[in-house]
Amino acid sequence: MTPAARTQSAIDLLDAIIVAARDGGAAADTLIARYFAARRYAGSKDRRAVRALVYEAIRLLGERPTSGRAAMLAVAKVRPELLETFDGSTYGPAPVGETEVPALTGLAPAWLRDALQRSGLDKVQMAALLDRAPLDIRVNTLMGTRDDALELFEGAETVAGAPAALRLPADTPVERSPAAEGGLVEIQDAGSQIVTAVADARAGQTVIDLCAGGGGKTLALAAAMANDGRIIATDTDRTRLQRMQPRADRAGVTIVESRLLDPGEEAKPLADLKDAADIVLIDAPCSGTGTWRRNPEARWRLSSGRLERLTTTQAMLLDLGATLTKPGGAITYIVCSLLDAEGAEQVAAFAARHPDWTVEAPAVGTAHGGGARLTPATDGTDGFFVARLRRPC
Ligand SMILES: C[S@@+](CC[C@H](N)C(=O)[O-])C[C@H]1O[C@@H](n2cnc3c(N)ncnc32)[C@H](O)[C@@H]1O
Repeated sequence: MTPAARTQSAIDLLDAIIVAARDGGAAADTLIARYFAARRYAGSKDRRAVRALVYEAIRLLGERPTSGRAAMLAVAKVRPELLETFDGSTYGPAPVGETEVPALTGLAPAWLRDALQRSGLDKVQMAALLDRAPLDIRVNTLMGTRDDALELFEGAETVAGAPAALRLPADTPVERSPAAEGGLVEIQDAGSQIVTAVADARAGQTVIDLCAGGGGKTLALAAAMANDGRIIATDTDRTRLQRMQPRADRAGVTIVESRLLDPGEEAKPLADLKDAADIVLIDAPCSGTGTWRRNPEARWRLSSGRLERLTTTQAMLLDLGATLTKPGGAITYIVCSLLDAEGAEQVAAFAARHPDWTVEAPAVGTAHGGGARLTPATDGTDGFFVARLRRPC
């Protein structure tokens, strides 16, 4: 592909990503994979270059732009050499018109920036939300030790506060490694490991992982429990939940049973577990403001209406979790967001609805609003809010 054709490909992809972000469609990574699956002629260098252009535009633009072309013109404004690729050649973009306006650059839409600021994030912390994320893995202690894994990955480093985590050089091919295929390691952000450990799951306990998704935290819980006890992993997304079993098989985890929930009827398949759980982990669906490093296009998807729907679901899940927790047991509530509406305010509202429960401050990250917060700037991890809520005995 010529440089101009690469720019045009990035524009086409950005157009698709903009529509998907507006309409709740597929993620940027999925759209990029589909695009190149249909264009086998593009070599690996072309794919890498186009992908880099697309993500450069997404990172640069806080607001969803009106078009892929306006987005690429914004990139060209900070990298003028790119303007030369708007050359009108057969596969390239048309020359830039005199009245054409590039998309506005910025961190996030104004309402969202304001909400982050009101949630206590300063400029440095906000800017770090868009840093490059490191590549972290969790060593599955059911299969081996961190030292075993340290020897297998060149350049691996330990991560403070996350005893099963290793940080690897960015281009390490983890997923194709024998260690991953054999279940010794899984890709998982160190922050994710730290907040899961707040649950303090132990061997022999009954644990409900209410929003288990593909099982990232479920498997970490199972390892903490030495694969002894019972984990009920639930989610409303069948596809995500189905990804768990092969991962559990690889990891040597045998204590997980999964249950699919119906949105709006979540309590029904859990009726037998009323007052039964030592621990309920709620890794709630959220805006993902803490994971913009990996998923910068999330800024283009979030609206105040969507945030309101998320906070309603989070409160519902907390109340459901309360019915499943046994006396003396605890809920660990996690969101990968730094908005108080999804963290501190959820905890305060839960405490008001359940005045007999205790809000316990987790000993990780920085204390914030009854819970604790991890941020990319302060902790070098994805951004998280975590709180532990204990039912009286
Ligand atoms: C942050 S993700 C969970 C990630 C997962 N725990 C992990 O560590 O890989 C949130 C999950 O909540 C699920 N979810 C959304 N609405 C739900 C609901 N009403 N009840 C249960 N799960 C829900 C989503 O399908 C999604 O998998």
